[in-house]
Amino acid sequence: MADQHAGPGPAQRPPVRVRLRRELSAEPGRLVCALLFALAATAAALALPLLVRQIVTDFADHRPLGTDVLLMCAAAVAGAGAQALSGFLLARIGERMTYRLRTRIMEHSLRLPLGVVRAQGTGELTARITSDALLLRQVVEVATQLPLAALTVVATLLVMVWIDWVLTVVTVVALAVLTVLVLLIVRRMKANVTGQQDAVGQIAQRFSANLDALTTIKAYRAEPVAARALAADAERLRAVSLDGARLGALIPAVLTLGNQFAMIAVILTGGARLAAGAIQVAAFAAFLLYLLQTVPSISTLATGFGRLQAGLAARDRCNELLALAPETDPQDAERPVPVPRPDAPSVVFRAVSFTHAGAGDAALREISFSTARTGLTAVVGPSGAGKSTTLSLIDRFIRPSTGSITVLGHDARHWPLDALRARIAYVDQAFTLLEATARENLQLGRTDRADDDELAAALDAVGLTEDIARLPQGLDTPLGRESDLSGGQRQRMALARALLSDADIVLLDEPTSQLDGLNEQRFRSIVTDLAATRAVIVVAHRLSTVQHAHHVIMMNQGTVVDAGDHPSLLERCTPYRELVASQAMPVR
Ligand SMILES: Nc1ncnc2c1ncn2[C@@H]1O[C@H](COP(=O)(O)OP(=O)(O)OP(=O)(O)O)[C@@H](O)[C@H]1O
Repeated sequence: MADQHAGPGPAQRPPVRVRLRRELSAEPGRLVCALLFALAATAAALALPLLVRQIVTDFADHRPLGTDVLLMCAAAVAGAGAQALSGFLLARIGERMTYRLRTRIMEHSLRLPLGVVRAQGTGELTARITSDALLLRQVVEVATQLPLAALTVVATLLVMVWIDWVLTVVTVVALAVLTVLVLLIVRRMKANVTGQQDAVGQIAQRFSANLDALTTIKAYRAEPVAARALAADAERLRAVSLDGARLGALIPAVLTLGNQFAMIAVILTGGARLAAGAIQVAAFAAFLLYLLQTVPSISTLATGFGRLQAGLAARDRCNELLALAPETDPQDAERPVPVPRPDAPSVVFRAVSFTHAGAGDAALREISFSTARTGLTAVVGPSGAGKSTTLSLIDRFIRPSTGSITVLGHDARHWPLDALRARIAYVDQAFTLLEATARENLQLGRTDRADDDELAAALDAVGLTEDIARLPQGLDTPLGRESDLSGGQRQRMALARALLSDADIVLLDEPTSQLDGLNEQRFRSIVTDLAATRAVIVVAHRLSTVQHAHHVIMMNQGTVVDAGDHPSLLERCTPYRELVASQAMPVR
């Protein structure tokens, strides 16, 4: 199972060259243009010292300077323009690449099985689309900078050899020492970047988990405890980032120092050669300008590989996430959508067992039951009996370890996931609302748009008409941030959503836990209406809400103890009788 979700290991990863080509192949036209502009900027930069040499020579020979100055200005302006255009195009390619990756990751994350998302953690997943996506953006920039920097260094050295080979040898020795030093620092920085990204993921994970649990944190005055744990994560991030910053700060210092040593060596050697008449002043000036120009390119070369590796490491983390198998089967697209069998039960469980990932004991052990095509089925039993797990299996949030489940006459595995869920409305214990308007929240289960009359009828049925009318923009009020609903109102919104859906089966997990007496009565009448034409399966702790159920499934410790209607279970099932008695309900 774990292997199925793992991304390719380092040994299986294609070489950097292949991976780069893959990253950069999306917009070849723009990339070539950006490279051509960058090439033009490099050519202009290479031409400038030669023009300087010409001007110095013309000064010495008292020749007019007009054309040279004009050429120099033109080269400077053209070089700057080409550099800007290249930068703009690269930024555009980088942003589009980041956009594509982000949207892929977000869509893929939404399609992962619930258990996998929980195991990954929301903060970790968020880090993929924030910090990792940003690191990846620099790949485009660096991947184009590197060949140009290499070209600049080689071309500059060739021109330097042409001007004076002795000075070039001195320069190469000085720059080689400088490059080795910078490479040593960059190697250590590579490991540091991975450490920083891990620390960012960890802090994002804990912070988002704490925000989700903010009510509990406040209620138990746990802010200091939570803040301490976050501060410890922040401290870990600070420490690892500081190491990186220290190493990073060394690079410009080493570069400056190396540059200065190279300069001193070249000036001393050049001075001696000037005195000996082996080189002209103009050529020496041009040589010094080339030397100054080489250092930034050497720096780009030395640091660029590290940045490239960091970007590709971020890409690896994103790839690992993208390699996690989505919950839909690959065959779903080819599978014909089954037509519900009219006379089949809505749901049949045959010897179904299930163990939650990481749990020692099975949550369900060989449970078998069936529910009628229409009517109300109540699933009852003590806490931890396996009721919610049973509902999750019907909607295929999880899959049975053994046994089979049939939905509307077809094996659940034969339903394409989308088609299966279109047949089922699910109201969970959290009565979750999306960050969207009240109208959008109500429409969630619909294949077509519900008109205002349908929405009004559903709101009226759950007693929410006035509550929604009171919202600042009525049905079009965005919910979830400033405007939110109470627990009971959310619960009723979730019921209205189920009412509006086209589903044949309605699963309700603890739908009355936050309803007052009046709304509980309303709930009963809604469920009666729903159950007239659909199968309604309700998990309920409060037996009063389900005692009119046509069918009751009594569960305990992962097994179905008994099933039947309320009176017959009262008659023959002691655990059910005890459950009823514990809720002070009449046993007859
Ligand atoms: N995500 C999970 N990971 C591990 N074990 C789980 C998970 N969810 C549930 N369980 C375990 O599976 C068993 C059945 O849980 P389930 O939530 O289905 O029971 P329930 O009857 O709905 O309980 P309750 O009435 O308290 O909601 C319990 O022992 C529970 O601890």
